[in-house]
Amino acid sequence: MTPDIPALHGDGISVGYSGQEVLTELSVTVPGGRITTLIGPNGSGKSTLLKALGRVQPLTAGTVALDGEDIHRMPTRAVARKLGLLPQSPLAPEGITVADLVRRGRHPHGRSLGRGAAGDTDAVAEALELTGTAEFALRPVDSLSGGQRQRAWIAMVLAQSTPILLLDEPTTPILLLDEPTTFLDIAHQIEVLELLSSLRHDHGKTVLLVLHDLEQAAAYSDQIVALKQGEIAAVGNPSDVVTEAFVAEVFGLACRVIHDPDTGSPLILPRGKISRERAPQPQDVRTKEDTR
Ligand SMILES: Nc1ncnc2c1ncn2[C@@H]1O[C@H](COP(=O)(O)OP(=O)(O)OP(=O)(O)O)[C@@H](O)[C@H]1O
Repeated sequence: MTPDIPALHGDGISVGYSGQEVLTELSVTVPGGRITTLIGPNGSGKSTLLKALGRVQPLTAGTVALDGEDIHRMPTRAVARKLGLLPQSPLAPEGITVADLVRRGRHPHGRSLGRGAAGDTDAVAEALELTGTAEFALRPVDSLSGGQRQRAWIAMVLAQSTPILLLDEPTTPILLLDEPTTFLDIAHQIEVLELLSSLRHDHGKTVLLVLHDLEQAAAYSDQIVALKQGEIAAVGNPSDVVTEAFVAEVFGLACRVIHDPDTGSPLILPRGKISRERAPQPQDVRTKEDTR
């Protein structure tokens, strides 16, 4: 684990679709061995940034460095060995079992003629173990509940970014996850976030994810990167970023921010949408005295 070295660094990156720019000259650092979460309103460019950093979306300007190396100059398989990206709605081939799905994650490590690479069996077993999916290994992915399925997908990207220990590859495995808690109930959302937290704390993984829930983002992240209309609105540790003024400015929502008595993490009490025509007023945010 190399927490002081940026695992991923985007420098002056611009991205567009059909000539329409969505991200403009944006710079961002994802530190190694930490959890970084992208937040921001719908359409602010979170998925686009995640894909750009994962080399799935081409840049129109700028560079992305992976462990200091320009990602666009690296062979595709070398990138895939260090970095696993889970898109918003991944599709599994019909009938595929969890074990086979996870094994597919090892493709970038394979040798020629479809033969597996050294350490594949271990990497698959480890990914199943770490995600608690070993008990479903032989079941078809499409027979699992949403939470179980999400863990199976995380196992796949984990297996993908698990280095071949025999080759002693210097690597910081990075997981990029686009809204991994979508469609899950609250208990399964927390289960996925706890899993990511354990991968970071106990196994030194670097995680970059997109979340919509600001409280969960604050509770589980080391660093928050907030986007607004394709630009970075704020970067920093959760307590510094998630404030009443920030939520009003970036989401147009009046709120009170209090802090979890156990953890100190910010909790948001919404007070209503702020009309675009006017700036936030003091009466948008009611104090404790007002509500008595
Ligand atoms: N494939 C595409 N082709 C054209 N425009 C796109 C494409 N993907 C995204 N966009 C546009 O780029 C902008 C940013 O989209 P993006 O999906 O990155 O935002 P987001 O912050 O992840 O949104 P959400 O929270 O709704 O998932 C939006 O205006 C969107 O319409």
